[in-house]
Amino acid sequence: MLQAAIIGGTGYTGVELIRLLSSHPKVTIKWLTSRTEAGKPVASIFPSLRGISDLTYSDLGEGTLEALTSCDVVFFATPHGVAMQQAEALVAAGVKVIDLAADFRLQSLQSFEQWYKHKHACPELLKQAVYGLPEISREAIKTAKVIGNPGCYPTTAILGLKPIIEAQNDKGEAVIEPRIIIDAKSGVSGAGRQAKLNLNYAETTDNFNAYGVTGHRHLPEIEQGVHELLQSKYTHNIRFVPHLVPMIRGMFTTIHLSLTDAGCDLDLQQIYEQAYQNEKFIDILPAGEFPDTRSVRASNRLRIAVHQDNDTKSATILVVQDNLVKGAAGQAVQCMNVMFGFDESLGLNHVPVVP
Ligand SMILES: NC(=O)C1=CN([C@@H]2O[C@H](COP(=O)(O)OP(=O)(O)OC[C@H]3O[C@@H](n4cnc5c(N)ncnc54)[C@H](OP(=O)(O)O)[C@@H]3O)[C@@H](O)[C@H]2O)C=CC1
Ligand SMILES: CC(=O)N[C@@H](CCC(=O)OP(=O)(O)O)C(=O)O
Repeated sequence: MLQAAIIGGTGYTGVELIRLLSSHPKVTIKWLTSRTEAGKPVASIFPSLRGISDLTYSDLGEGTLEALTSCDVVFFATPHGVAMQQAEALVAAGVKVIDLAADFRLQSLQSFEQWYKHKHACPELLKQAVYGLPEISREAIKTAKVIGNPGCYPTTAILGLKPIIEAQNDKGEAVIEPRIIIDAKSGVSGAGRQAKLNLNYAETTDNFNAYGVTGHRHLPEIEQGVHELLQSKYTHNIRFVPHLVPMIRGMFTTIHLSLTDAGCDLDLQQIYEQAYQNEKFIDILPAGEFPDTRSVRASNRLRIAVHQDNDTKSATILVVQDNLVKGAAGQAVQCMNVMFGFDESLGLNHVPVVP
């Protein structure tokens, strides 16, 4: 059995990792950390895990490195800036690191430091890190030592754009106009479990707001993903506006594209179906259908609908995911499966919850 550690086991993505790994046949959680709940059984904080997990939280303190180097893989479900403090020593000890935060997502050190206002603790390791989106970089993930698990919004945006951008590369001419508009909505769990005034019940319920309009830190991550797909052939101007919606889990991302004449010649429905035909976690809905967030709730699935309108020379790509699963913990487990040569869906076969 693979020995895993979860750093930050009291947060929403940490507890989601416990839920997913509890049904993984090849992994045991050896260490589960919390600074605030150390010594308490996980089931006393999360009763949903009674009878499922008998783990107790530890604050490893001074013994952190020694404890973690006895594991095969360490998940950091912590705020930005935590994983990079320990990653180098773990990698040197042969331990694989999967960071759910942003320490290893942006390849550009300058961009990381500009957006996250942190000095990077291990710029050399950042160069070796792999962006953990298996549908894009599966081969690199297989041999990666450090994974920068994608942000939730970028997962929907990059996977929603991949087929049309690759079609453009294949056609050798632009099929979309340079401006890409990404209009995304997230459930409140996307902001984590810690108390904040703007996240309390009275502020979020029966309310709906945009934020980060002039610049959200996921914009450079989306740009990085799109530019990699484009193989630097075209320049695109990306507008990204996130919103907070009054639901707990779930993300709905609408991507607006203007098609060129060459783009109108394409059958986008067929292109998307072909592009993802071998991907277990991506479902392209039949033409004319609309996805909803409930259809992916608590599952690692991402559902996409493609609406092409040649009269207005436009395409609208609708993408839904559970922000805590495909948008975070599920994706991390999927990456772990790829890294250790397991079937990619181990521990990830949950059926979406309805209602
Ligand atoms: N929520 C989401 O939908 C998504 C989140 N992410 C990213 O995943 C990471 C975790 O997110 P989420 O679970 O929502 O966050 P939470 O705020 O819910 O949880 C954070 C966890 O980190 C622990 N922690 C905080 N500071 C430290 C520290 N300095 N050292 C060690 N542990 C610490 C906390 O535990 P304690 O205080 O008990 O030690 C807690 O368990 C974040 O970087 C987030 O940006 C990525 C994609 C989606
Ligand atoms: C609703 C909400 O607040 N969402 C978070 C993004 C969650 C996520 O993916 O975050 P990281 O890049 O921080 O890992 C936000 O916009 O800050």
